Amino acid sequence: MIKLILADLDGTLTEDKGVYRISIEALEALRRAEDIGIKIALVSGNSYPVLRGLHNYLGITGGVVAENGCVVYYGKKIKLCKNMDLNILNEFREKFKLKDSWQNEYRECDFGFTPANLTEEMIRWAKDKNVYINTSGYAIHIALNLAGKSVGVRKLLELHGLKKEEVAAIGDSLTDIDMFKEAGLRAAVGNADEKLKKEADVILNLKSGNGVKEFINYIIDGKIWN
Ligand SMILES: O=C(O)COP(=O)(O)O
Ligand SMILES: [Mg+2]
Repeated sequence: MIKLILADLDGTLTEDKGVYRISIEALEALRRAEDIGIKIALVSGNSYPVLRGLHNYLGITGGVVAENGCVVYYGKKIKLCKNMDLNILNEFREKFKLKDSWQNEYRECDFGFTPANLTEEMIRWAKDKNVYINTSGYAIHIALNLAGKSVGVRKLLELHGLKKEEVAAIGDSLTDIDMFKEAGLRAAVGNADEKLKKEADVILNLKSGNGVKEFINYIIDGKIWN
């Protein structure tokens, strides 16, 4: 039985990929799950203050995995990665002529940059420096290894005392492949990256927030209806 749903934020709980408006349909579905005792956790590349605020205001109770796995909150806040090295950060920004995410001011370990297109040269640079690098489709993220959504999710499940089989996950992008490793039931929204769809147990018919509603209905009712 599913007791916890791990939900990505950008491109998943939003109305579409590339937008920031939270989907009303997704919000209603999150409430439906919470009302019958299935907890929702936010698992995202966004910063801790943004996710912690949303967690409270959305009315969900499963906790938060922020900064692509580096920061976890469930009753208490735990930092799991090393603090970012400023030299690495400056080198990356300048070498690839990138713009800081407005949330970098509030980040400790994982930092975001735009534009969000990851290049082969960036991947080589990161490998050379043992740096985690990935793209959410909204931003490129770097952190000092070991990072990635699975790092934070493992800690969150430990805090909940839950087994993988009791956990479902839903996402839209490459950063969610790592989250999928820790969940028993994995769903990709209809407009997810093809590489994520390949790792999913369920590929939803609907995009982003509507796909979240479709998945939660599937978990609760055991069938797909839109
Ligand atoms: O912070 C971002 O770039 C987006 O992150 P998310 O898709 O993991 O929510
Ligand atoms: Mg996303």
